[in-house]
Amino acid sequence: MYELDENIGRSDSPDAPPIISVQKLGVRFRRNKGSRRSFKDLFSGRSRRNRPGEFWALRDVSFEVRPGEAIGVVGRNGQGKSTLLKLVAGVLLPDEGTVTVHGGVAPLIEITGGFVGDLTVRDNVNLAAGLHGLSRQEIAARFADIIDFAGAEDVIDTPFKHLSSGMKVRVAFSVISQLDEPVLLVDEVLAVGDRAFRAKCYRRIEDLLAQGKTLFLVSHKEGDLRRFCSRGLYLDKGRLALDAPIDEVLDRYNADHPVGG
Ligand SMILES: Nc1ncnc2c1ncn2[C@@H]1O[C@H](COP(=O)(O)OP(=O)(O)OP(=O)(O)O)[C@@H](O)[C@H]1O
Repeated sequence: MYELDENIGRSDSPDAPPIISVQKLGVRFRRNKGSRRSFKDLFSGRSRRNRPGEFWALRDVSFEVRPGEAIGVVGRNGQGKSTLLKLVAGVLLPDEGTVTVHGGVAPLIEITGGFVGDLTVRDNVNLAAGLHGLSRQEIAARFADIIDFAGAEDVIDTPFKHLSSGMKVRVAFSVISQLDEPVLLVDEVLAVGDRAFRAKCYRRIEDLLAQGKTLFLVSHKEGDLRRFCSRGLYLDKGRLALDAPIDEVLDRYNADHPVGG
């Protein structure tokens, strides 16, 4: 179950109610999309639990996040980090458990997520900002800043699908970071940007954290995780192996998976 409650106000106090609450979360995928259930399976009375080729990408994951926390999600490739962000964003629904988010979420999780390839940059900016609750006037007031931050002046009327992958991320980050949503989700997509743009994004993220926004950051870069995050969630085989201060989480992760080990 996914629940979005926009009515709860923001508070930065440690006793504030959680802005995100995840309880016994589980999601499963089919390993091989081609392996359909056979006709016989349908009538064999086998429960959904036993579907062939299915696996739990996340299971029994529970945690709460206070407003203003910055959380780093770590784990090897394929351990469920992006899946967790998609569940918090509400673009994927859980098979088990609940995700409750008190306030809107600004997700920078899949470059194309929310952006329409055939529409121009201008239309996509208007659409994405509108979908996240900004009025026409608010969008108009922020439009120039969004384009300027992305350095997208020359491609305003270009279809989004014709942008370079770096420019897609620039536009997406620029819009997402100008929304008023209290929760910001960022996964590895930023790695596509060039160094100067990444540095700009990092300064913007710092500003947003200073404003009291809540951040989820998925990264394989230890420096970034230590720079922005105070708390870490370590996912291993779809389970929450450790929920602790970021330094402790990274120490454990490094001990479990030494470089070259
Ligand atoms: N839509 C899907 N259908 C089937 N399997 C999926 C789907 N999405 C993700 N998976 C699988 O679920 C597991 C978790 O994937 P996820 O992308 O969350 O991992 P990750 O920890 O973010 O990995 P990485 O560090 O490589 O980005 C992987 O085995 C992946 O192949």
